Amino acid sequence: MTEKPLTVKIPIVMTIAGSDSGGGAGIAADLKTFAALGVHGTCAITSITAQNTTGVLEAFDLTPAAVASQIEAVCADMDVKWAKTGMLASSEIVREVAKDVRKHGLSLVIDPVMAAEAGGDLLRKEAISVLIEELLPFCKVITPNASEAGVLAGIEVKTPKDAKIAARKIAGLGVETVIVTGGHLDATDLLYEAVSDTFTRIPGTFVKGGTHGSGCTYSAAMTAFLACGKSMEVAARESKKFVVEAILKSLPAGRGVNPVNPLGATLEKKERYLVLRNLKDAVLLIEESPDFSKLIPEVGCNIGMAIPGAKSYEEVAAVEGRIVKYRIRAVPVGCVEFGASKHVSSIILSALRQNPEIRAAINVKYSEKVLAACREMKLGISSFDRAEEPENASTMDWGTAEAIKKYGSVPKVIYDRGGTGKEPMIRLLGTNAIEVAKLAVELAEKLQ
Ligand SMILES: Nc1ncnc2c1ncn2[C@@H]1O[C@H](COP(=O)(O)OP(=O)(O)OP(=O)(O)O)[C@@H](O)[C@H]1O
Ligand SMILES: Cc1ncc(CO)c(N)n1
Repeated sequence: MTEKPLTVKIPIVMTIAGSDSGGGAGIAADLKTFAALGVHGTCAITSITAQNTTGVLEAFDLTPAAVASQIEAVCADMDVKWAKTGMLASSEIVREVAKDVRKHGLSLVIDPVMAAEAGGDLLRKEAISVLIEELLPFCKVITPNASEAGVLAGIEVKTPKDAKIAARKIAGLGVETVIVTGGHLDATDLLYEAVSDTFTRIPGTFVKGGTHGSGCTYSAAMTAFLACGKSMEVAARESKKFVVEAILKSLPAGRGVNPVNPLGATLEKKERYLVLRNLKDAVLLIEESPDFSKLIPEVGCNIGMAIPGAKSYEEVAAVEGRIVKYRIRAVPVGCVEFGASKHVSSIILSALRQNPEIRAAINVKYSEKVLAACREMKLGISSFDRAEEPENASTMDWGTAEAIKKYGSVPKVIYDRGGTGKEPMIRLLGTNAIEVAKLAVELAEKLQ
């Protein structure tokens, strides 16, 4: 019997939503979320908005035929099971989408988008009843925020108790699962499953960051997780976690509400991986050098590297337990890990505040001979004096900043001659760990 080749199928999902020219909400947020969660995202655009972080300036709705044609093109070719809707703009588009969803048997998540966070209507008032009567009965999940839930349920939603009443009322319109999102309440989402008449709180606390596109990102994440076969409750918990990270990773973009950054956490993971790989190779260079052990100070040595834009020591990787001298070799005590050295990370964080390109450092033994070799290699050198250190300052943070200030930019070498009970030290700085390791190995060879 010939075996069929194993093919891994990626879930294909669709967003039926508007375009935000500012790149924060609508299909931009949806497609970024799909990409981050490893599903293949397709789209049918309903309306093109001229929008930025301060609001919606204009909207150009597509014809229902144009929306239908996009859905048809995708569904005729690809196996789409789950889809979401966002901005639907008009009664005509809502009606068309209801028809297409039934035709293609799509399991639907509805984000009943009515207005942009920064202002601007995204669904005409007269389309609300069409949404309720013609689309809601064909959807599996709906994710209204407090004010959308209020409009759909015909009550005011100001408290978590109101959200419960509204969720039951919306389910009564023919929806299996209602999630009232808490971005405008207490940051806790309320999941209501009609079949079992159960409420599940998906708790959260308010985090600081841009929230333009948070509802789109949340409902797109729900669609992706459900397409991957997660249960409703797991999908809701994971989507909440995902949107919180996207808010935390938001970046300044315009003068208004900053857009969420659904790919921020994925990109950070990539950077962390690249840093660990670079650092591992750097440590290998040090281990293999027959000369490096001469540069190891009494307190041991460490080498570190930060991810771009690092702000805390947990974002700087170094060798756990330092690199020590064993017989004539340099030996790393542990593995390379983030948060492994407060000492080296203080040097790096202080340097990258002055120059974001400088992300790596190593500390080596101080001697006049080593310093002379640095001079011979024509490396830029600066220093600080521990005796001048202000009270309550972090030595590495202050000393590095002081040496940089004296030099006018970040030098390759920063040294200090020590103090009472403090070993003198030389630090080599550079853009990455391999670069500083090579510099250190070259320096060690010069000492021969
Ligand atoms: N500041 C915040 N801190 C933590 N979670 C938040 C915050 N803002 C929104 N969320 C979460 O984001 C998700 C989307 O909810 P939200 O109520 O903001 O939707 P929305 O109002 O439709 O969004 P949009 O801004 O796109 O219109 C929910 O899971 C909600 O709990
Ligand atoms: C196109 C579009 N869809 C949804 C929203 C809601 O955030 C928005 N601001 N713009």
